[in-house]
Amino acid sequence: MSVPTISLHDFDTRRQEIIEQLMDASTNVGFFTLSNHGISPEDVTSIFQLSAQFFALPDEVKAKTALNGKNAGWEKNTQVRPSTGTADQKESIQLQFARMEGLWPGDEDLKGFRERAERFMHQVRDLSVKVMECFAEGLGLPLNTFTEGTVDPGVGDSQDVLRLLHYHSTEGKSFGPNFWRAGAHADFDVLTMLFQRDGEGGLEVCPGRKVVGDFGMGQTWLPVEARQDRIVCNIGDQLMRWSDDRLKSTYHRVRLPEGAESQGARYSIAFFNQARTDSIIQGPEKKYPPITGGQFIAEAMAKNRMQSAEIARQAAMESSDKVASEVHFVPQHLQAAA
Ligand SMILES: O=C(O)CCC(=O)C(=O)O
Ligand SMILES: [Fe+2]
Repeated sequence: MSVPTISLHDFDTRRQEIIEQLMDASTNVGFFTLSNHGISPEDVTSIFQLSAQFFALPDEVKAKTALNGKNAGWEKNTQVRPSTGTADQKESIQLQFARMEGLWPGDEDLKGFRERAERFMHQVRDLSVKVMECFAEGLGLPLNTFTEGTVDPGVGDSQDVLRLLHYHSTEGKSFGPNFWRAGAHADFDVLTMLFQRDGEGGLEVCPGRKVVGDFGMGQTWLPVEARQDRIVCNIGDQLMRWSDDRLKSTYHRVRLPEGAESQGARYSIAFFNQARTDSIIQGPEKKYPPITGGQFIAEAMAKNRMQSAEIARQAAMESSDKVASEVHFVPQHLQAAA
């Protein structure tokens, strides 16, 4: 098994073939990469430049727009994954179409940040809509099911998130056995689109999850090649439920550099298409009861908290000293985005 690449060239004339490929990849692996997707190399380079400029600012400046409890803002080394109990070795800033009062880095610190970020968010969202329409058609649902379910019609209830990520250089550093750039997790959203830079690898995916929301993982981790000209896409838990578990939301992680690999920094950019707060998520076969986008996130966070508590309990049984230094609960505000 490997992560397939799907080309979107001549999208309109090849639509049926593309739908088949998307359905095949998403029912088997849950991950695929898109080539010839229509977002220009210059635009991708430009958003990575913006990201690097932002993360190069002093922490005191970035902290002016610190994470706010609603999946917007900057954080550093604070996201603890329930699967690991350790904090991801990274910093990130999450940006949304709505609820951003006081959270856009100002022109005095990084000129034009908001305009450039929002322009890119719209570009990725437009591409996501095309792909989500293919999924609706592939599943036999009305064409606008996921787009109406995720795209704000002008009332300010979008929950989409663009997340710029900076995994620090590991040069000269050493880490304990359970440290990751991003610990294993499945995303909570409908569809994630991830941009990577050439050669900045480490992303691995683990197909094999059967039922939405479970913590079960398969045995085999597949590497995803880091190429700036392709977009890595994955199905999130919301679409897994919306498809009655047909499309798989797959566990993934980013490992630290190993052996002779470059110890340099890694930058990536993820766009999470999320169900709007009041959208109803339910599949054509009604395998699960209807749930709103808002409730879905709340339930997923509660499950994460329970798993974190279980990790803490087990660690406490193994060593009462270790627990204080190594195990942290996932702060509620950090759990919602993927
Ligand atoms: O940086 C990456 O390659 C993956 C990031 C990720 O999985 C996430 O933020 O949900
Ligand atoms: Fe993720």
